[in-house]
Amino acid sequence: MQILQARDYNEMSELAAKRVIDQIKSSPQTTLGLATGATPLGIYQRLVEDSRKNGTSYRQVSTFNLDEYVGLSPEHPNSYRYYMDQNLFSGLDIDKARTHLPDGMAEDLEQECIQYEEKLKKAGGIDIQLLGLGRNGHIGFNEPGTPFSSRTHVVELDDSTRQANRRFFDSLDEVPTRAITMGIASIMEAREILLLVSGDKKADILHRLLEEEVVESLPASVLKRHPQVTLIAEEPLLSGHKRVTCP
Ligand SMILES: N[C@@H]1[C@@H](O)[C@H](O)[C@@H](COP(=O)(O)O)O[C@@H]1O
Repeated sequence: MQILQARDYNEMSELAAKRVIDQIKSSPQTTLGLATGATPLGIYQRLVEDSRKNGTSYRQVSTFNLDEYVGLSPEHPNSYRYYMDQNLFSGLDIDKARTHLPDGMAEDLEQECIQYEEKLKKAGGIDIQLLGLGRNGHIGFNEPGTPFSSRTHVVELDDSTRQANRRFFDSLDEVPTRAITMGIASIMEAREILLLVSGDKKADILHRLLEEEVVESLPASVLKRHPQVTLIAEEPLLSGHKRVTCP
């Protein structure tokens, strides 16, 4: 795991956005794996700005998001499809048909998971995957204890995750109890992964990630087994840690 220290949120966003933009310029047919939550907003803002200013084109880019809430329609302001449309896709020349999120409204959720994996495979896999870090160590919505062998599946969200995401909703009752998420094995197949960590609330979990063994009770720890992961974190969160280099 390569570790990049960023001075602050802006620099973290800048470094990650630059990596994505460089990739798209050198390979216009890139497939991106995308995340939601507060962390990647600065990156998306920069991608949109760069596209407007410098004309970077996303016409041939495909995207796959990590996850979606079960029961929220694309028009629901808290659905991840809505988030992606608002914060990224509407600002780019991307072909909407090439943007993929699991369908949380699907009648047959199990079938939806299988189809999502098939689409991912057909697209040739993910070139760069953006990842945030849940406060309990989840990646996507793979909660602690999720098998590392998991593929796209339906999850029951942990209470702590619902509490953490409550800030985006009017009340806790409105936070869905289930989601569809790409599995850990699906995420690990990405050719390159950028893990972004920002904010005081992530200090404890980042400390655990850097110090603990690779265990299923800490889903993000699996990333230490991936050959091409870059952790970009704000400097204060990294101070006092030995640099981690893992196979
Ligand atoms: N499913 C998402 C994750 O993909 C995200 O990484 C995490 C952290 O979110 P934030 O960036 O808001 O801290 O929250 C959600 O639970």
